[in-house]
Amino acid sequence: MVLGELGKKLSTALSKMNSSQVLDNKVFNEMIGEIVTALLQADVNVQLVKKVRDDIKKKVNLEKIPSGVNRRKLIHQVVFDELVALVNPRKKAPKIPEQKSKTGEIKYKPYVIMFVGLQGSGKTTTCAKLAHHYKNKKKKVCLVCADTFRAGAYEQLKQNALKAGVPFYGSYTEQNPVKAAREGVKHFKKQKMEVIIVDTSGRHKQEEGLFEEMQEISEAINPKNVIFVMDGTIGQSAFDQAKAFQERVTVGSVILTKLDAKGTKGGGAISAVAATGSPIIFYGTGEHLYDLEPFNAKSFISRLLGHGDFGGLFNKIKDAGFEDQAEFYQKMMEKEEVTLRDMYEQWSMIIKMGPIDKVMEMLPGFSKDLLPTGKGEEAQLRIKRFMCMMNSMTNKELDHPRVFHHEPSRFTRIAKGSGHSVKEVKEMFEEYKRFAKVLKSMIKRMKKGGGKGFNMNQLMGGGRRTRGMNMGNLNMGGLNIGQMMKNFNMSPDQMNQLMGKK
Ligand SMILES: Nc1nc2c(ncn2[C@@H]2O[C@H](COP(=O)(O)OP(=O)(O)OP(=O)(O)O)[C@@H](O)[C@H]2O)c(=O)[nH]1
Repeated sequence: MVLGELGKKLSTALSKMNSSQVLDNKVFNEMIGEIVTALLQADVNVQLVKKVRDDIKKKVNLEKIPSGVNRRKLIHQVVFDELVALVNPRKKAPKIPEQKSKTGEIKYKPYVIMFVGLQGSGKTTTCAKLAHHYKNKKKKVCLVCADTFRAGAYEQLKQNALKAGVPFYGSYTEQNPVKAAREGVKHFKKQKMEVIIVDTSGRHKQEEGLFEEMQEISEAINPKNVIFVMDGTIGQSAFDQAKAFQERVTVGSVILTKLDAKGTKGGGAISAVAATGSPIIFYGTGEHLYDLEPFNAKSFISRLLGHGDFGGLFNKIKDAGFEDQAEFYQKMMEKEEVTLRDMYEQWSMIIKMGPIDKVMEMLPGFSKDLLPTGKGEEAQLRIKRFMCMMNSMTNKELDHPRVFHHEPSRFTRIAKGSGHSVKEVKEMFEEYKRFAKVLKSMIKRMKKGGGKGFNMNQLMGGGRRTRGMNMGNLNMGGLNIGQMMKNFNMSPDQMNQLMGKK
């Protein structure tokens, strides 16, 4: 779990407030105090933390909240919004243009990206991760090595390109980085490559020398986007580097690496970069090709607080080519009960989508204990073990889990049949109950509010429009659908597709 320590402290502060008998100023201020401490411990700049604290206090005056308003939910939403504002650079990153024009004709528009970063920031690794990301999005992407300084750079990038399965261009002999970059870009433009990623040398320890060299290469290849790779473990001192970068580069964005590192001060780095207004587009969460997550402030905070991230999950489902699985979610919304078979289906889809820990952080309600921190493989094994037990179940058990309450001897049969202990089978059943509880409450809210499968387009139509959304009668137990979409960072289209509505 990225920034797991910070996330745990923040969600604990909120759940303590939620479960307090009385919600008075004492409880409220205690909650704020815990949030302030957690942010400072994550190395968030003290001025930024003060602003979060003051903004929350400004927006929540317990005496003035009208009766009938759910005060806990209101406070939860205010804290969520302030944490999002803390990490949101409020500036859009450059987008890769579609190769097709509006009339549908193919117009070749090469998109050159130049990577810059101080020594050891993770630039070369991240170049390959980004190439892997765009390859999965069916883009024609390639890598150019313009790091003529470090001997091993050519070999390292070439190996990474092989792993990512993308074309590579570099030269063992060329000493001039500007020439190497220019040759590489020219070579791939001839091959009509859509995304050309150029890795430059990270020899500099200070950003001044780095930006000098960057200027020369930039004039030679005219990149559409200059990506500054920063090591997330440097915490709030990322502010100065990001500020210097922003002053030198007009069209730039940032990737923060190593947010998975133990004791990382990632919270400090993210908020520091956001404070400069430089758009963070991705963040690194490990050394593997797939350890790169698109950065979106709401999704990031939503996951940090354990709310899941349907928007990100939906994109993963789409990228993994599982659009038809959206029917799965449609079915879940319309069922009376969540069964073991539902959980089995969900798990088999997730396992196909890639490392468990990356995907399950996006699902609301999945317990973190199922995800031993940073041990995706272990969690993957654990889930496969649970699925193996379910393979020993009868249809009746899979579709009517209540049978286990009346006939507990079934646990023994399944244990024997699957080669596990009764204790392990019961542990799996406990996990199923947790999973069912969270999804059931969500399904209940959906049904109470919008009735059977409402159509998002209707929601967007007529009636009182607030921020382009009809917030009218779609109330699901105090959380209206527009708010839910906001929290899960889903677009109306995504919600529609998820609900199987055209
Ligand atoms: N845990 C973790 N390690 C990372 C991440 N990104 C990069 N690394 C590791 O950080 C180290 C440095 O990465 P490189 O890509 O070689 O860094 P660089 O900036 O290209 O280094 P130079 O080419 O010497 O400038 C390598 O061991 C990477 O595997 C990340 O997100 N998480």
